[in-house]
Amino acid sequence: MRLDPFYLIVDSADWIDRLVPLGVKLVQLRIKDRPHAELRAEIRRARATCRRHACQLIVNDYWQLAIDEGCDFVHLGQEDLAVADVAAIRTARLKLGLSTHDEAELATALAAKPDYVALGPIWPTILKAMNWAPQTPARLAAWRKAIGDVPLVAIGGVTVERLQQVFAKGADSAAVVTDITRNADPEARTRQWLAATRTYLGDEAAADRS
Ligand SMILES: Cc1ncc(COP(=O)(O)OP(=O)(O)O)c(N)n1
Ligand SMILES: Cc1nc(C(=O)O)sc1CCOP(=O)(O)O
Ligand SMILES: [Mg+2]
Repeated sequence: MRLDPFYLIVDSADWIDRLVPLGVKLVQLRIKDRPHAELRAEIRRARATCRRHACQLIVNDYWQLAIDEGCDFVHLGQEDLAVADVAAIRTARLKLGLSTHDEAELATALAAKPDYVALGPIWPTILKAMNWAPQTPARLAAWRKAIGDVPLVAIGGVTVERLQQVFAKGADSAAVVTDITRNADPEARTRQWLAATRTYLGDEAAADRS
């Protein structure tokens, strides 16, 4: 499986309605602390928009809702993974992305046979408090070596200006939140991301984006 090199992460279906039509092909819906019924409605709306625009939707944390709503990809952190029913996720034929922050977490993640591994935070992030110091891009090269051909996602403090550094170290995809959502012009910034990641598209993804 190949991931699009531009991996957008947003916290609402409104953001998905706003940015996915610009040409985004890989998006994560990462919602925290909302009632179950609202979460379900957001996932349903996000899925409909993503289907219309041939964009792959990844649901963060809420794997059961993702199964129930017929989504095809979930992202779990290590604490999520510890309490998730991975067999149920696989039986429902969902793909699975996993967070990692150190070697022990990487071993746990690889044992679950993920469809991608994310490493972060590569640089400091303003989105949330993290227990890990910035990994630096050099650590991506170590992950690349350790995980063979499992797709590698770089996350944490990634900006358009830093993209070259993460792809040079072996990342397949760069995940982003605040460089887009807290930009004064999120649509313009999304277009910059699309243009800057075009160089890193494989043939298949290039066809998907066109
Ligand atoms: C692509 C990607 N990488 C890492 C994370 C973080 O997941 P997690 O550690 O479970 O933290 P929360 O995002 O749930 O706060 C992610 N969501 N996406
Ligand atoms: C949600 C998340 N997880 C991380 C990890 O390292 O696991 S870093 C991160 C935040 C990414 O946001 P931004 O692009 O604004 O830095
Ligand atoms: Mg999580």
